Amino acid sequence: MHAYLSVLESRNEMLGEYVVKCLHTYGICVIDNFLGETKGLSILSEVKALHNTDKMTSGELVNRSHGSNAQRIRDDLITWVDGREPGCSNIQFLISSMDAVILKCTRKLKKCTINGRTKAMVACYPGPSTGYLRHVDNPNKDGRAITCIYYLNKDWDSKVDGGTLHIYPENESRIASIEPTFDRLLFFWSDRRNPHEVMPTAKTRYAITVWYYD
Ligand SMILES: O=C(O)CNC(=O)c1n[nH]c2ccccc2c1=O
Ligand SMILES: [Fe+2]
Repeated sequence: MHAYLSVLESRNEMLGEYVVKCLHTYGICVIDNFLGETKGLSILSEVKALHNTDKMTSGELVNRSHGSNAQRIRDDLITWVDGREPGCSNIQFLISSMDAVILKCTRKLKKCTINGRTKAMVACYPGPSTGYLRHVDNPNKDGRAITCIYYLNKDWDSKVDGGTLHIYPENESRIASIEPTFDRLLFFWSDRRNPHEVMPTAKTRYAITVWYYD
């Protein structure tokens, strides 16, 4: 067991270094194959159970119609879990794994000392879905510093299925297009540096988000 823990420790150390470098350079960081197929599938089955037992409610039905360019109505479904709920032990493992990586980053991130986080927000964009309009997660300094999203979508092809996350880093001409593929972990600054939007989806799209406070 000791050998396993020290391997895990050094992996988190390495991942933490990578996250710090990416956030400082791009404000965005993607880690693929974060937990592996087996653990990823067990998390997915817990999320599907939450969805199929109607534990998820609509994010908010907003139709900000501005005259002619009526805005898309948001149709995401969400539920908040801290991981101790029955049937969420694998989601709890995910949250602890996210925490373990963030813990390795926090002393190395400039001007950002992580001191807490939200519960995990399990989100489902039902297929088809209109996605989520361009927005900033934390436009007005509510304390959220880093957005951390774990994607659960097997065999996802955005050319067919849509659902790409587009991030428009401020002062950048380039757009980051991130496919919500299975076992992918994404970090990005939650503030105005990273306006982003979820493109319309053709099939059901699952993600779990945690916001870290500084
Ligand atoms: O799923 C993604 O790739 C990105 N997702 C988002 O940016 C996002 N941001 N803020 C939210 C607030 C409430 C409910 C859902 C969300 C949400 O999916
Ligand atoms: Fe967002």
